[in-house]
Order: sequence, then C-alpha cells, then structure tokens
Amino acid sequence: MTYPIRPIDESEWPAYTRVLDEGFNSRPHPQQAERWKAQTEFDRTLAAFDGDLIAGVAALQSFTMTVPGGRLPVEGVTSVSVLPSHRRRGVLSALMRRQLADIREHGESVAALYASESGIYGRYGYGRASQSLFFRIDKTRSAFVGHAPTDPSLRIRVAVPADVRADLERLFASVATRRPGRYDRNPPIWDDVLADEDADQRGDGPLRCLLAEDDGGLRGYALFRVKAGWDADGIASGELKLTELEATDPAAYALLWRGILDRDLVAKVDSGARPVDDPLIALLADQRQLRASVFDELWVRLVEVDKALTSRAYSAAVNVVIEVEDDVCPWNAKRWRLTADPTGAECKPVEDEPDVTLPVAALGSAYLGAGMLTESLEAGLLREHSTGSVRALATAMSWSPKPWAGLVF
Ligand SMILES: CC(=O)SCCNC(=O)CCNC(=O)[C@H](O)C(C)(C)COP(=O)(O)OP(=O)(O)OC[C@H]1O[C@@H](n2cnc3c(N)ncnc32)[C@H](O)[C@@H]1OP(=O)(O)O
Repeated sequence: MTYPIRPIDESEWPAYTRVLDEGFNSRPHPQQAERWKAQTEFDRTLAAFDGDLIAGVAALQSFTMTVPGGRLPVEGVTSVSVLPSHRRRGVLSALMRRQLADIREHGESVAALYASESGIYGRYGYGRASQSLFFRIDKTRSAFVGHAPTDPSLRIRVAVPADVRADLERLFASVATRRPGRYDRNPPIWDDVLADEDADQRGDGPLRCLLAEDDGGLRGYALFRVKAGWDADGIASGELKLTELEATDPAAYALLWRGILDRDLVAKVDSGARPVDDPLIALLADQRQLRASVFDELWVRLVEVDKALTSRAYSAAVNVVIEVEDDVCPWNAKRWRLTADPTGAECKPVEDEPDVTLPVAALGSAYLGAGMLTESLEAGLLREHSTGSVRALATAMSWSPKPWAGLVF
C-alpha cells in the first residue's frame, strides 16, 4: 500500500500530534505542547495519509551545528511516529526517503537525529556519531585532585533561572562553538530548557541555577533540580539531578561542579547527559566512584557526501578513494577521492580503484570526529582494499573534543 505524503498545515496540528501521542505513549503538558508547536516549522513537517487519517509523521528542525573546524546548517530530524494500527507497513521508510530527498532539494548536506531506539535509523544511512555519558556519584566520594584549578576572583551566585536567561543564552552561545555536535538554540528551545511547569508533579523539585562570576561577568552556569529526602535514620538523602553545566574556562568549570557536588542535604548526584570526555573525570581524585553508562547520542547522515566532506576540517592529511554504498540516496553511491589536510579538503567523483568500500552510515558516524571508523574496521564492517587507508581516514576525521549535542531535539 502507498500512503500519500505531504507537509501539514496548522489546522492539522491536532491530528498530527495524536500520532505522536500514540507512538510515544505520552501526552505533553499543555504548556509543553505549546512550546513544541512554536518550534515546529510547518512547511518542514511530513504526514503520510491513509485516506483522511494521518498514519505517520516526521519533521525537520533547522540548526546551525558545530562540526570539526566550523559551523554548518544541519537538518534535525524529529517527531517521527507511526500509528500503532499502521506499523510495519513501510510508512517510516516512505517518510525517511521523502525527507532525505527534501533535504537535498533544500540544499543541505547533513541530517542528524536522536533515535528513540538505536536499531531504527542505520538502514536509512544514519551512523552513530556521538555518545553521552550518564553517571551517578556519592557526594562523599567526589573529592577533586589536589591540583584542581582555582581562581580567587570567581564567586558563586544563586539565581532564579528565568531571571538570568539572557546571560545563560549569551554564555551558551560562546561555548557551543567549541565542541562538534553542539547546536544553536532559538528562543523556543530556551523556553523548553528553562520550563518548570511540571516540577511538582515529577517530584524532582524546581529548576535551580548557580552562576560562576567575576567582576568581568558570567563565566559559567549550572542548571539542576534537587529531590529532597531523609532516610529512615534521619540522614539527609537528597538527590540532585544536573540538567546542564557550561563554563568558559577550567576554574569556573571546577567551581560549578563543586557547587553541585557539595550541595547540602544531598547524598547523590545524577549527572544527566554529559560528554564522554567530560573534564570532570580528570578532576576526580577517585574516578572509579563515578558509576557510569554510555549511550548513543546523535545519529548523522551525509545527504550529499562531497558537500558534507568538504564542509568540515581535518586533523591530518589524507588522500583516499572511498567507494560509498548508498541505496537510499543513490546520488552518493560513487567512488570519491577525498584529499584533505588541516588547511582544506576536496572531494571529487573518480573512476580510480577504491582504497576502501563503506556504507554511507560509516561516514556519518565519523563525520563529527568521534573516531568510529576504526571501530567499524575492527568489527569487520568496512572493506579495506589498501592497507592503512581506513586508519589514515579515521585519523584525519577524528577530532578533539569529542562530539556531543547535549540536548535532545
Ligand atoms: C528522530 C525520532 O523522532 S526517533 C522516534 C521514532 N519513533 C518512535 O520510536 C515512536 C514509536 N515507534 C513508531 O512510531 C514506529 O514503530 C517506527 C516509527 C519506529 C517505525 O515505523 P514503521 O512504519 O513501523 O516502520 P517501517 O514499517 O517503515 O519499517 C521499516 C524497517 O524498520 C524496521 N523497524 C521498524 N521499527 C523498528 C524498531 N523500533 N527497531 C528496529 N527496527 C525497526 C522494520 O522492521 C523494517 O525493517 P526492514 O526494512 O528490514 O523490513
């Protein structure tokens, strides 16, 4: 069966959100739904119709994202859902193919998404491009190394998040350029970050804010919630959940983490999503106390391989012929010679013998610099024809710091 696909207009919003409510088994708070509507670019939505019924949906959100060496317009894929009555009939596949064609027509070369389940998007050419670290730590075991940075000019200020929003926005914009994967936040995204309407219902406490400042102004902030509690012996057992912590420099970073880890009446700190190379790891005197797990974060798809590969910087020189396999975007399925070094890159279609044959998803997973190509080679998922070519490509595409978006879209 085929299901005609087109963007929705605003009058179809209730039917569109119904598919999302059913797919995600969730009903957002009315204020959250309003913010979400404000973030929706209606001409970039897609709905698959079964007669008058919307059976599946998907949408794009335009971002400027940090990539190795620069910033790039990236299409954020979001709000993907299919009605339970229509699942496993190819609705998602039809939506994904149409969406990728639309992205190309729109002139963009890279798409990215957060996956609800990690088994879904590889078949459409998306590769796991970044990871998040989640950890819990006992406050009493969180001492820092003796030589952790300090700066006597810094001080901590307690603030109401909404009162300092403009300062938070400015600071975030200044640090978002430093790490691949971070993306610009528009006002509706900030509305979401600072939203607090269902705090009491969740029992996690209101959103709180610490600022690290000196006479020159703001150097960092932490957003968090504290669920207060006492154990049966009357010992304080509060749990602090960090939402985000950003700083311009190591001393402000360390001071804010101490503000979090030393919070009175708190027993445990739950980090929320953090980068896998979070500098906190190096600051802890006893790193094993950080009980951590790692999950896939962004999935990246190169929609136009040559344009995408020449829109980022490279850590080392490389000259390889890459044979790309891509059934979903067949215009990419060619042999490409990538010639790159730290000063620039060129990517041209060629007839030469390939050094490596790989699925387009492998390039997506390497795109932000996470170094996943070596992992794929060692897993036997790439075909290397010239010994050393994959390692050379992996080295050139790797980047520090590691990619991380830090906020689900
Ligand atoms: C970016 C985001 O928004 S992520 C959010 C994704 N949405 C959700 O998780 C909401 C709940 N789930 C759903 O709405 C649906 O089950 C979807 C969107 C995941 C799948 O939609 P469907 O229309 O059933 O998928 P479709 O029939 O096109 O399946 C295509 C292929 O994906 C596979 N597939 C579908 N869902 C999954 C899954 N959850 N995990 C692994 N594989 C899957 C199918 O088996 C099929 O495989 P094949 O090509 O080898 O035959």
